[in-house]
Amino acid sequence: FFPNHLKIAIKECLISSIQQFTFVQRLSDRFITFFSPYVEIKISQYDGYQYNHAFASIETYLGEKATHKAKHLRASQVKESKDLVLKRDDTRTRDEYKGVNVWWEIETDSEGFRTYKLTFHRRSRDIVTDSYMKHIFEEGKLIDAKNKKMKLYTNNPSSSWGPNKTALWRCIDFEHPASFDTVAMDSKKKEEILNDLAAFSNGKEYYKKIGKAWKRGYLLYGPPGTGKSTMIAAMANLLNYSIYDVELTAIKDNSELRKLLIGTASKSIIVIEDIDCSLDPTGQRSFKKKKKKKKRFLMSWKKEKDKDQEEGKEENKSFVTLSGLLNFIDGIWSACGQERIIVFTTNHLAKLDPALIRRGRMDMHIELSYCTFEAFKILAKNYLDLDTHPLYTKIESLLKETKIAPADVAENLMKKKSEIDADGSLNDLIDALEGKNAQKATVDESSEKHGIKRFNPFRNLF
Ligand SMILES: Nc1ncnc2c1ncn2[C@@H]1O[C@H](COP(=O)(O)OP(=O)(O)OP(=O)(O)O)[C@@H](O)[C@H]1O
Ligand SMILES: [Mg+2]
Repeated sequence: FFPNHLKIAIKECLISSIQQFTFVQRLSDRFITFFSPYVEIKISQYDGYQYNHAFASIETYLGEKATHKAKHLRASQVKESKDLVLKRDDTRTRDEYKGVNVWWEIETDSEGFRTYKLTFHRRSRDIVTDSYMKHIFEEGKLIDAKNKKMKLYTNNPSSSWGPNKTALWRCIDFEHPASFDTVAMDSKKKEEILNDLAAFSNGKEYYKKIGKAWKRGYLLYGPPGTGKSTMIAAMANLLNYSIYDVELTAIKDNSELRKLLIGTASKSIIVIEDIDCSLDPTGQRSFKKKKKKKKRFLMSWKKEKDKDQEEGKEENKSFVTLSGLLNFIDGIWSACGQERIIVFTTNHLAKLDPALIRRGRMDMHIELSYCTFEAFKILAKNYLDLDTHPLYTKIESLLKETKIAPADVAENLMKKKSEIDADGSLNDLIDALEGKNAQKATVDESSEKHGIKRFNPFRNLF
């Protein structure tokens, strides 16, 4: 209907008016901002992959503030034994600090990222940026420490991380009853560990002074059922730290491992269980030095890996290598955040690459071993509330001759009826030690030989 040149002219005219409009709008925005007496600061939930701890402190602080005035509240119970915690649930909050008014607003973008926007008058810029922000972070931390819910995290497979990387970890509340009082082990060793943990958790200034990252590594080793996982739970309860249980088989490569570990919060214990079974053996540094037999094993492992890749099954295997892990421990680990503990566990210390266990990498090596008489007495106190018993002498001499894991002792001491029957339980234990309960002993021996894992208290919670 219109001639072509007219159509083009109309189109150009439209484009130029849109451009002019946007230009005018931009100009007017700048104009308003320039003359507006208000200043805005934005604090996002994530800074790249890393969680922004400032965001968490603000959220806690605002959540807790002036709940008696708020119209929208959220209630939660931090621990069963504690009272309900009420939090504000408004998207806009006004706050007052040393006579200065500020306004907080929460925004959520299309990807689900949240950002806090703080608005205040520019004449209060100094007081807000210097002391108000500091006040919020400190208050937030204090409230967090008071109400802290311990969490147990486990990593999601990278296929379900999502575009905004907020789903690296999934978590549940951590409520494990283990404590150092109930861990059965040599009392001297226990005290040494307790002192080490106390020195670590109170060591902020000390670590700063000596120029070392505020981190500590523990290697727990020993046969199945000797209390390695229980000790990790006891450590978490003692320090009020959350646990990140790293499932290496769900991690495809070293770079995924890095992203995951950088995404952990401070005041946490990062756990890698059964480190000897979890690493990609083709990436071990000492590969060249290994004997023929080991080479043959690696070749078959490689073949299997290639086959899995062809069949699209590679997501079931982890290609995290020892060097990847070492790089992390030595490098990024020191640079990312503070106040973290890393724990490796293994049933076979001898199978570990010396590079992994050399001093300086894992700060403390803790052996958890078969049940001694001293450990038995702790278990008997826990399970039967006994301090002594005529059968103790017999049990003491039997324990010297027999290797039995504390888990098996504990199982024999568990009450089997509604009432505790100390005599019955101790006799059951004596039977087990004398080999009358032979079936149990063989099951455990074979599970150790074939690397069969017993109940994992962390993973079984999911
Ligand atoms: N030293 C111990 N003190 C107290 N309880 C223990 C101890 N060792 C084992 N137990 C009991 O046995 C159960 C299994 O122990 P745990 O899972 O901690 O063993 P583990 O060393 O982690 O074994 P694995 O090598 O198979 O992972 C625990 O639930 C706990 O009740
Ligand atoms: Mg374990």
